[in-house]
Amino acid sequence: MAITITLGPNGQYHVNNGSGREQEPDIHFLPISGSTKLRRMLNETNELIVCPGVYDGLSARVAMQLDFKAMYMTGAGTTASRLGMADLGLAQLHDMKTNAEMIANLDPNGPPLIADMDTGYGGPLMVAKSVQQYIQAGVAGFHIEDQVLSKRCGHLAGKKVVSKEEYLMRLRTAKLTKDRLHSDIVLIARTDALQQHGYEECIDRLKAARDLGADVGLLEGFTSKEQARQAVQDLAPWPLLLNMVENGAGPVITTYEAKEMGFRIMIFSFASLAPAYMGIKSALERLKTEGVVGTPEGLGPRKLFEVCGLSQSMKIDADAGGLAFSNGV
Ligand SMILES: C[C@](O)(C(=O)O)[C@H](CC(=O)O)C(=O)O
Repeated sequence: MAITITLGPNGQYHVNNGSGREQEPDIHFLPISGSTKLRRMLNETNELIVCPGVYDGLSARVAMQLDFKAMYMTGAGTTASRLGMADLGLAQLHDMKTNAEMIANLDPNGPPLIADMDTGYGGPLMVAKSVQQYIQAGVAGFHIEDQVLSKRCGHLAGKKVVSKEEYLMRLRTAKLTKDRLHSDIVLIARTDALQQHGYEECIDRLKAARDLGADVGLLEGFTSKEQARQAVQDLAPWPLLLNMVENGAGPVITTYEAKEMGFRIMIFSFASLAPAYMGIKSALERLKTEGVVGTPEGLGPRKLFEVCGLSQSMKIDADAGGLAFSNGV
């Protein structure tokens, strides 16, 4: 007799034992962790995993509403939204971990979250602490880089990187920490050495990172499509992540081109931040000049709260016998 188990909306399983009647399963499934989901996507498919950059709860909710299969928490966006500052190494572990934890746990059955870990925020003890906190926060994967601690956005000039030995120490610490904690969090090794030392040094650093046990490589700031394609070939079959920053250091590469080049993960750091800036600015300009924001009809509080789980929250209350929303909202 064939038993079919299907995963329904809201993460509930339905069991059909062949009789045509659906039963409540007496086996209980735990939600699969984000790291396991991400790892399976990497190892069991050859898809390009497209991750829109998100930087707060609302941008993450929009990515989830549109059913993206994974998301990326941008450090630049986190720094801009939580600190109101530029991406110059000002966000610390607490800022990054708190933001990542909130986003990664919005929906336990939601898409896995890759989060920026910058330099790891210090020496081996800080890197170990950062990795442990990201694991506990439910982050699925993170990238750690070789810029000096007082780092800057990878698409600005004047970057400086630490020695290869120091970089490998960061990665070794990350790998040992995740192994010690029996975590399958995806470790992404990023190098920013292109500006200062050139392409060959990047490949050398990434090969060493791969040999240390990093799961994925990230060469930051490609200057041409040819270079991006070459890196995939030089490191194959090791999976590479492409960071697409439009109007950044390199050419615009679409998801279609990246897939054809052989990249496995693609993040769009500014996918939410840049449109948010444009949208907020034009609305506030209108307020200033016309005395009204001009929000399109239909976009009232209820609609916006719905994006943020209004119905699920009301259901939790009703399921518990609460009457707080029995007359609607
Ligand atoms: C990927 C990145 O680390 C980020 O924070 O999103 C940034 C993006 C940016 O500031 O352009 C980076 O590329 O350094």
